[in-house]
Amino acid sequence: GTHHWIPRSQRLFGGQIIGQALVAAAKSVSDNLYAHSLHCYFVRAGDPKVPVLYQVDRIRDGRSFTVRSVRAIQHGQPILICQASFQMLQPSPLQHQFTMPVVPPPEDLLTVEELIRLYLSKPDLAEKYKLGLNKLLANEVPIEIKPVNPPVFYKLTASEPKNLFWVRARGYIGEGNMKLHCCVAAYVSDFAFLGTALLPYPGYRAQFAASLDHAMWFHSTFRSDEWMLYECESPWAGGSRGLVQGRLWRRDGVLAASCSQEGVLRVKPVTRPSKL
Ligand SMILES: CCC(=O)SCCNC(=O)CCNC(=O)[C@H](O)C(C)(C)COP(=O)(O)OP(=O)(O)OC[C@H]1O[C@@H](n2cnc3c(N)ncnc32)[C@H](O)[C@@H]1OP(=O)(O)O
Repeated sequence: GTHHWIPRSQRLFGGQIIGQALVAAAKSVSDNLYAHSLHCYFVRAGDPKVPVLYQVDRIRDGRSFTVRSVRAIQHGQPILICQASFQMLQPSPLQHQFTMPVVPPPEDLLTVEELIRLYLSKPDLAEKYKLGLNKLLANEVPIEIKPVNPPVFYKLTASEPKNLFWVRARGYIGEGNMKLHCCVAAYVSDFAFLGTALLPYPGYRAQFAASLDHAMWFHSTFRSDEWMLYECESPWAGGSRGLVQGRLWRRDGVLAASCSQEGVLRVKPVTRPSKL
């Protein structure tokens, strides 16, 4: 696996490793099997300077379900362990799902880049903030995001640990390759996810934040290059860790996937300059 976007932390983006691990697992199963779940642990930081080797173990091939175990390896050591399970398409009379939250459509909202440019156009914006925002703009990620409640940059306001944003992969993937859409959704699902746990604490800055594990369940067909609503919430934080849960909705209201993640969050108080 080669690298796309490298976060400022200079460790590999977790979503990229999960997505590529799922590509590797999916290549080892027949075409009539579709990923329905994956469970991963990030055991070491990924090194952006070298590629990742994905080693797949064929754990079991059953009549309906097939399980693969993938180790992502760098410098001879695992950085991620991932179990992925695949299933043949099977109909069922049991069918229910939660209802998608009612939010404005993506066409009525601005992308993160548009919001930053709008902010940068404010004449009274301090130079240090301009620098930070320009760095964010230069750091182009392969996915587009439209927050439902745009963040007020540099304003310390606590909010409940819930976040909603429209998200899609940049570029065209096209219909038909459901395996690839699942791998791209795995990439997308780790983006801006753990940050949900920090929303109630604007007085603290994350000194070290990294995902420890990530689980995902795929429910229906979807296209990761079309807008999906990512509904994220954090039911718990404590012990220098935060738990986040998410639902990826197709824009027609069908629940496409569910995700869970725990991350390590080591924070320190934000220091504000004295007014004296
Ligand atoms: C968007 C989110 C993402 O994509 S994050 C990317 C995907 N996730 C990852 O890369 C995580 C990979 N896993 C890991 O790096 C390790 O398993 C982690 C989570 C760090 C495990 O932590 P730990 O067992 O503490 O590792 P370590 O001993 O190698 O230490 C790493 C750095 O953390 C520090 N640390 C450790 N304990 C404490 C502590 N109690 N208080 C403060 N700091 C602590 C260590 O000193 C070390 O720091 P440094 O790297 O030497 O600067």
